[in-house]
Amino acid sequence: MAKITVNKDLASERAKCEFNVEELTNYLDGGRENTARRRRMEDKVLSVKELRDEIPEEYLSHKEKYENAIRKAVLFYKVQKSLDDPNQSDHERIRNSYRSTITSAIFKDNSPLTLHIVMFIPAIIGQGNDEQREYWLKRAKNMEIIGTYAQTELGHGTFLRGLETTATYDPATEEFVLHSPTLTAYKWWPGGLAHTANYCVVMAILYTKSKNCGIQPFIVQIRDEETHMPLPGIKLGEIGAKLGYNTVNNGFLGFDNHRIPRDRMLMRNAQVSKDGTFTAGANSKLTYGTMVYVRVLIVNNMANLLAKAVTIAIRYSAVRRQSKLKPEDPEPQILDYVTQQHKLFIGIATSHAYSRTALWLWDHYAKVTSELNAGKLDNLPELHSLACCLKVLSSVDAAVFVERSRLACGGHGYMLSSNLPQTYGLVTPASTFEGENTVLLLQVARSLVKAWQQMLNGRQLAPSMAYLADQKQLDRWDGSVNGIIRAFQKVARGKLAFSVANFEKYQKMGLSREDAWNKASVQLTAAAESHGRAIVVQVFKTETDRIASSLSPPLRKALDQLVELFTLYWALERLGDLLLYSPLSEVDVRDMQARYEELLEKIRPNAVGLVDGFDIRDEILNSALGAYDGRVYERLMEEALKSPLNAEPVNSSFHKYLKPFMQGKL
Ligand SMILES: CCCCCCCC/C=C\CCCCCCCCCCC/C=C/C(=O)SCCNC(=O)CCNC(=O)[C@H](O)C(C)(C)COP(=O)(O)OP(=O)(O)OC[C@H]1O[C@@H](n2cnc3c(N)ncnc32)[C@H](O)[C@@H]1OP(=O)(O)O
Ligand SMILES: Cc1cc2nc3c(=O)[nH]c(=O)nc-3n(C[C@H](O)[C@H](O)[C@H](O)COP(=O)(O)OP(=O)(O)OC[C@H]3O[C@@H](n4cnc5c(N)ncnc54)[C@H](O)[C@@H]3O)c2cc1C
Repeated sequence: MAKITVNKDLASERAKCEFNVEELTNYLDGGRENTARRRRMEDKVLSVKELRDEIPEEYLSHKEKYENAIRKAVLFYKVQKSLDDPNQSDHERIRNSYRSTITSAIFKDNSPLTLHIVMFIPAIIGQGNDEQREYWLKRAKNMEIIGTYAQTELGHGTFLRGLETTATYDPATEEFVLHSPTLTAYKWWPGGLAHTANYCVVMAILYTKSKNCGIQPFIVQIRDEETHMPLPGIKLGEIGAKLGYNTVNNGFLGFDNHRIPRDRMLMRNAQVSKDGTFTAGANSKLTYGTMVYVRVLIVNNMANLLAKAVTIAIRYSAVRRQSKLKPEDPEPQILDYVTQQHKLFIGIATSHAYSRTALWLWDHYAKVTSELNAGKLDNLPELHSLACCLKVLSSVDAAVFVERSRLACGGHGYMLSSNLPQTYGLVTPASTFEGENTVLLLQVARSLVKAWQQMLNGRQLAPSMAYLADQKQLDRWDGSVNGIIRAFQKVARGKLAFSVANFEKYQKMGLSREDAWNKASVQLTAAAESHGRAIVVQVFKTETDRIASSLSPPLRKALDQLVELFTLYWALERLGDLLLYSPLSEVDVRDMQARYEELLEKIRPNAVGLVDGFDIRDEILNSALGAYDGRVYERLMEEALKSPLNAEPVNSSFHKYLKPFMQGKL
């Protein structure tokens, strides 16, 4: 194997690291065997030369990008399938792959098969009855059919009860008639819908016996299995170029009285019998289950994407030298600027916080799902609220800290060859998809207001909201991490109390419940956000304490520093709230600021070790700035030379336009 020459600054950073990087990687992977298994899988995928791009994706046309993505998606699927352990349950398979970022080595802008894996198959699992699962899952898992999840319409994404696509049952033929009555009823957005999928799960308003029976899922064939031509009565296309996700093939779909057999309604929850009788499910919101599942996955995805961005930015900051700290000294590494540490170390801590939270949430999701399967629905509302608030916080924080990582790389962060703009393109839509963030915070607020009323009635609250019933004053600020967590809970409680009081006040003033809710909604969403912050900080601390207790002292210390940094960062960001709702004094604030700066200093020697610990290979980072060897300038030049404009010394436009223009002939 060729010896790699590592940039000397990066090499000396690695020599400074106080803990064993491999131990950190094993900790993140959940054990040495998991690290080994992940690496074996990466080795195998990366050994397939055809999965690599010869021409950087960014220089392809829109159409070429899609065709290239499909070529790689098919090959990637086959390689992954060959590595699959058939003895793993779906739950284990997902849990064991939570650290897998290998998809990024193949697609800078995501795969056109994403929705098949992430939503189509889960929708069949969650919404199909046993017979339907038996038939459709086999076909979907073997990739005999490719599907997507078609819910959003041109006119409605958030408000599902406002969807316009209808599925009207015709008992004479035992068929549903799918129809898009208006332009705004067209399905719009589903990934893979344009040219990839031949089936999809369509969410439509069911009408039977002339009654609206709410939104129900239908499995609908949209293209011929042989020719791939759209079926009669189906209008399909692609929605066009976007900020990111350009290889995901998002599409539109319209129905012109398209008929499907009765057994294509996914009938795990609600059913329509042959004569058109509708039987409702135990809870109509079980139909929204696929979204809850993906919201849970998104938390983990955000942690992984942020780990990528901050790895790039930290390594670059160790290599990059700029300006002067002291006139007599050489230019320092930009990582020595405390402002740079402030921009980036929080990204490392945040990735850890959400990967811990994601695992905790996934286990909670699995527990509640098995209860739901046994007909016990009690914990569904709390799961919905948790999935909403953690999806919101993880997507907002990831977008902010990925963008901050990009800005921290100066001009070079703007280059596509840094892979930071594309990473931002992958995180920012998560604030919109699977439930627009404000809307989801309002769902959380709704559950909090309900909990508040339950508390006033002396009823027990769901565990994640139990702190609301803690009436004790926080009479002393002790500044410890646990003390700050309690203060965050007090903030959430105080903001909720304030928004409930306003909501009630507006109603007493004569506003309808809905108008009062709308008027109080800025405060309500703020309370929901604070509730989420309290949960993340607490889960990060307790899960780290629980899992890291067996680690070596130096690594344990480094992880504790991340937990403390995360806690202090948010305490300082939310000073106004803490001053309002906790006994924080000016002296305490100054103390926290000083501790925060000390922490930056303590983390500084470990910064490169911490991102090396994420163990994200160069092929996955796909970045001229973030590669392990730190050959930043050489790689930037190598990538620049791949620009098609550099293939010839004079471009033909010179002769055609510039020269005649400059000579006054045009
Ligand atoms: C660590 C482990 C993880 C491992 C992961 C590794 C695995 C590797 C595998 C794969 C890689 C993973 C990659 C991750 C993902 C990245 C790619 C993602 C691609 C995503 C593409 C995007 C797809 C989409 O966007 S699909 C469309 C999504 N659309 C939405 O989300 C619409 C949002 N709107 C709504 O949900 C609803 O309209 C609403 C909730 C806002 C309002 O609904 P409505 O009916 O009006 O209800 P409302 O009156 O407000 O409330 C009534 C009561 O119902 C309760 N409720 C609402 N929703 C739910 C629910 N879902 N569940 C339970 N209960 C619900 C609500 O609280 C009310 O209750 P109350 O008691 O009456 O107050
Ligand atoms: C990259 C990407 C991939 C996607 N993939 C899919 C897919 O595969 N399948 C699919 O079905 N969909 C998909 N979507 C669609 C996505 O789910 C919707 O965009 C999302 O649910 C938001 O709906 P909307 O676009 O209609 O926004 P809107 O609901 O119109 O939101 C616009 C604004 O109105 C505000 N607003 C709306 N309702 C309220 C309210 N009740 N209270 C306060 N404010 C409100 C919002 O906060 C926001 O500021 C995808 C979207 C993106 C960006």
